Amino acid sequence: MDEDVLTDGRAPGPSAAMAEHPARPCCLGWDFSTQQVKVVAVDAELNVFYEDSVNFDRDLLEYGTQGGVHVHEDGLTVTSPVLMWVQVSTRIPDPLLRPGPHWEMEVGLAPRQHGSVYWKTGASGVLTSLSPDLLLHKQLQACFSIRDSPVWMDSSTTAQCRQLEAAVGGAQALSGLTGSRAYERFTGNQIAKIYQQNPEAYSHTERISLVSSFAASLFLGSYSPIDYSDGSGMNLLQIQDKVWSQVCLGACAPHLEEKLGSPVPSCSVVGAISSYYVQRYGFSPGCKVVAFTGDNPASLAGMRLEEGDIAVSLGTSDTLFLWLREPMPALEGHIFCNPVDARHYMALLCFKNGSLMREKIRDESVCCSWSDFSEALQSTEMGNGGNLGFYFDVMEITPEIIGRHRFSTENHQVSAFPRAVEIRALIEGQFMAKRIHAEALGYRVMPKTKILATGGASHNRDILQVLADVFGAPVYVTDTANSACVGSAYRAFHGLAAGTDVPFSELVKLAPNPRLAATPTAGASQVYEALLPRYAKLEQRILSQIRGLRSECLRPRHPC
Ligand SMILES: Nc1ncnc2c1ncn2[C@@H]1O[C@H](COP(=O)(O)OP(=O)(O)O)[C@@H](O)[C@H]1O
Ligand SMILES: O=C(CO)[C@@H](O)[C@H](O)COP(=O)(O)O
Repeated sequence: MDEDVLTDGRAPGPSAAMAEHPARPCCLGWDFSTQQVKVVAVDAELNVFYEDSVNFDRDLLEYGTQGGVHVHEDGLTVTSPVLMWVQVSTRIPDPLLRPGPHWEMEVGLAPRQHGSVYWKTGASGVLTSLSPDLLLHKQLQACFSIRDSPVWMDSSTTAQCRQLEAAVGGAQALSGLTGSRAYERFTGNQIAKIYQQNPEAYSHTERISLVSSFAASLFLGSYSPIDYSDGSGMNLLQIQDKVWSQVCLGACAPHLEEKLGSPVPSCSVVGAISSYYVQRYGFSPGCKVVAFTGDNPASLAGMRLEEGDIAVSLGTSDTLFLWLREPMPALEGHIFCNPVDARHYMALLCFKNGSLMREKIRDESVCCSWSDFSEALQSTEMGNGGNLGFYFDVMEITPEIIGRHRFSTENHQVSAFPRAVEIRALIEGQFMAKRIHAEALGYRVMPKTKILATGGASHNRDILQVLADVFGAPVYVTDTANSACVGSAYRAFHGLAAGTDVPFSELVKLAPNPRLAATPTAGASQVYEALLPRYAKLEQRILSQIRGLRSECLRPRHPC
């Protein structure tokens, strides 16, 4: 993107462009993901005619992030500067700003989930009276009571999780109510920590947004409500009734309901674009903003997931999600309200050690080259000669394991593997874990199963081949790996059609079909049917070792 135009320059006002060209409808989809912001523009025929991205570490050096975040000294607290997100929200694709066809735009956006933003008392007044002559992040710099927003990678709220579960009658009871047992990154627990550790900042907070509703608020020029789907990642929303749970709110912090506002259906139009974007960047005043949601719900929309399919997103985190009719909340995984059909749900599993772990093993084994990484996968056999590995440099979410654990064919723990074996052990292990944990949620691979892959690593055909082999099912990709972005644009079209009863699937039926990227290799099912139970047993072995160590540490006179 052209920085001058995007950050400081002025776009032509709407009137000049409108006079010369008839309006052409389009939807902008954004993804504020962990490491970058991506944007796509989609026309009425659902063609993506513009795609771009800004990388936080590389393009916004002044914030000093690594992988888009700051990891604090305790190794558990992980935040991102809120002003970095404000700054990036004014990076509008420049073809849309230059004189030419006048785009009648709607906006949809999908950020990483669970992050929260704390608006200081009085911020609402600033937001509603922004001057188009000044930069947005300069005008909003005093508007946040917490400047470093906790993000999904944070795992510092274990104490608050236990308190919340105790308040509602246990982990299963909380899961039945909100779709998930208490998870450290879920927003209710993050809010509870802020209230407990920084009560003054909490009391000076007039509104708490998710990153999705925060970004929507920037485009609206007023506070946007939280949508049901992203709201399901907070441990606060009753996913069946779609209202805040009073017992959960009460267990987290006082006056929380008024700070959160009421949640809304994901396809709601939340208002018209703010005059700031109209006057400064030339958006049409008729441009509407559809409720923003999280990146995973948006990916479900972008991939046009159907019942029976399984989606695997290989981004910073690896996630796996399914369309569900009946929610069956359990002690592992999450149930969210479905972003495109209010009667249904989606199940999600999140694996924290995704792309960053693959990058580490790549850098250690093959000097930073994805093509050498691929060559290692090609040069090794399915099943890796019986060698299995677990690679969790940061505390994993599914399951809660940390460390690297390698096993020989005889299940003996070994300290290292040859380079190519290491790479295959990592990728096979990551996909075996996904299959095992999806099956624990009740998912079964059927003859008609399609795997839809997205995210940065879905560019790598050799990684997708291992995915197809481990699951014994074909893998499909879309032309853009940015399914969250495209999904937010599709959702914007859906939001506009809401009220007309057009189902989402009907609305996106013209979108390009996913392409077949890998089919299972002959003999794969025999290999992995033998390996999967071994992997599951070794996972249990590591978990009990870790639990044993933890209880040792808790015993008096045994400091660890
Ligand atoms: N050819 C490739 N093979 C494997 N991984 C890749 C390849 N290209 C990019 N990636 C991975 O994609 C990741 C970014 O994925 P992306 O979905 O854009 O992330 P996010 O949306 O979470 O910011 C990078 O961290 C990188 O490791
Ligand atoms: O925590 C979760 C889902 O529960 C993560 O999937 C985040 O939403 C991060 O997204 P990416 O930046 O990895 O796309």
